[in-house]
Amino acid sequence: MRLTVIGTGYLGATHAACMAELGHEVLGVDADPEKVAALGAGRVPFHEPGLPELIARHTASGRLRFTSSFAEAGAFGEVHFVCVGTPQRADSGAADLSQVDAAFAALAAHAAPDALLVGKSTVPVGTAERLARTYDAEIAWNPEFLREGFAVQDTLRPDRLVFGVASPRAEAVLRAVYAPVLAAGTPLVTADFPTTELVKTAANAFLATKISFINAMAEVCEAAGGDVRTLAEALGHDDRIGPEFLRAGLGFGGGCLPKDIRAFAHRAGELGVPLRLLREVDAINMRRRDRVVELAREQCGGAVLGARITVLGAAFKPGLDDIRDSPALAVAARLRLEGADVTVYDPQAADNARKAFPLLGYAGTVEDALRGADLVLHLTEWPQFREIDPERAATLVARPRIVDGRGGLDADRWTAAGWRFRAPGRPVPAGEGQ
Ligand SMILES: NC(=O)C1=CN([C@@H]2O[C@H](COP(=O)(O)OP(=O)(O)OC[C@H]3O[C@@H](n4cnc5c(N)ncnc54)[C@H](O)[C@@H]3O)[C@@H](O)[C@H]2O)C=CC1
Ligand SMILES: O=C(O)[C@H]1O[C@H](OP(=O)(O)OP(=O)(O)OC[C@H]2O[C@@H](n3ccc(=O)[nH]c3=O)[C@H](O)[C@@H]2O)[C@H](O)[C@@H](O)[C@@H]1O
Repeated sequence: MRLTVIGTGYLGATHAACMAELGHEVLGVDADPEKVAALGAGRVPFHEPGLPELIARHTASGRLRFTSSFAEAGAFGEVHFVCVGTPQRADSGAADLSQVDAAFAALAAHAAPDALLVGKSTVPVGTAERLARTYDAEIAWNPEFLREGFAVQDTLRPDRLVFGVASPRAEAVLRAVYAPVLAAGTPLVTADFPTTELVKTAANAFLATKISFINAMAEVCEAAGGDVRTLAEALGHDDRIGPEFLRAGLGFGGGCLPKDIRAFAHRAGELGVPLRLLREVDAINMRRRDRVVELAREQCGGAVLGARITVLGAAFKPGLDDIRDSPALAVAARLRLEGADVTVYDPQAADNARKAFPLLGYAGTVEDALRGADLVLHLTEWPQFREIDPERAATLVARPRIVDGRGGLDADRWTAAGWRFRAPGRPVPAGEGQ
């Protein structure tokens, strides 16, 4: 089939490449000409495992092309997937739908009369019905559940597909697009527009709630002297709870969970449902950043003014160069504001971090970052940080003091090597004293 993908950011670039991999002819459309040029030359402007190979293969074969022209997209596509951004509005927690509205308006003006316009962006419930009322075109919604870092595999082998459709024809078209994925046994849920939009926002709200639940338990552990890591391990053995998304620490960031729970709470409020639960999920999450800043102050004897602090990690999670709403950088920037001399090391995200936070220092290697530090903060759990030898690291720093903001380090090893080790939600290691 001939598909277009409108908006070729993280979601759209992945979707376009994966649709080409499924055998479709794909035209990616983006308002940003630099992005169009880069992708057209087979270059992916962000780090995502497996994606550069797919883009290169399909741009080389001619099955995947990119353009800025909606006229070209309209003439080409039988099905148009809208993957533009839905960021948080500056004046409230609500989703900014201007990119979605602009994309649908442009498609309505250029698409063939029998083309199917499919929204993939995460939108507040009610958006699809509003667009369907506005335009004389058939609309469907097909939300996306991919995780950054696993985007290609999550698109080609998703846990489920959800089709929000208003006619048997729309469902048949989407079944044809995803035929190889469905043939592999992927569960399909077909629903009306409101349910479909809610599946997406509810999924992200549930994931955020699970993380904030375990972080709330971390707060109780801190007050009561318990260990949240052991607590999470024991909880996770219960099949009804499961071990995933129970990693306590610095909390969630990224381009989706924080903005999506705020947009959902805002939209629910408009519908007369307070959904205070999500406000609390957000508040618990933001308190985790405060807690790590507090632990940094404690480690420095009460204030960080003048302290040389090394921050390990800048990406919002390991495996990426994405720094959108990065908890690690939020903490680094706070400490810089409080007068610390902050040096960040991240294996992938340093360039993006440098552009967004030019006042922080950046090191090219872990060793350079550690050299002369008064305090080390572990804020994004890249696997290589677990490989750091605490004894060797102790010889590099000025003072062996560390805060494990992600709970991934072995407290006993670091303590045995002479480090003063602190972690949110965990007691002071035995044998260390204060
Ligand atoms: N990043 C992710 O892992 C996932 C994102 N989502 C949702 O997908 C949507 C897109 O997210 P991202 O890809 O992360 O955003 P992004 O900001 O990386 O990409 C959006 C792209 O759309 C382009 N664009 C904006 N307006 C346009 C227009 N009128 N015409 C053509 N192109 C236009 C921008 O230039 C940009 O390249 C959001 O609603 C997000 O919540 C859903 C699941 C996963
Ligand atoms: O709508 C979206 O865009 C996507 O948002 C999340 O995916 P993503 O933002 O890529 O990242 P996650 O793996 O969910 O991690 C989000 C944040 O939670 C944090 N996290 C995750 C798990 C955990 O146990 N504890 C924890 O603090 C991570 O460090 C990270 O900062 C969802 O997992 C995807 O299903 C969804 O499609």
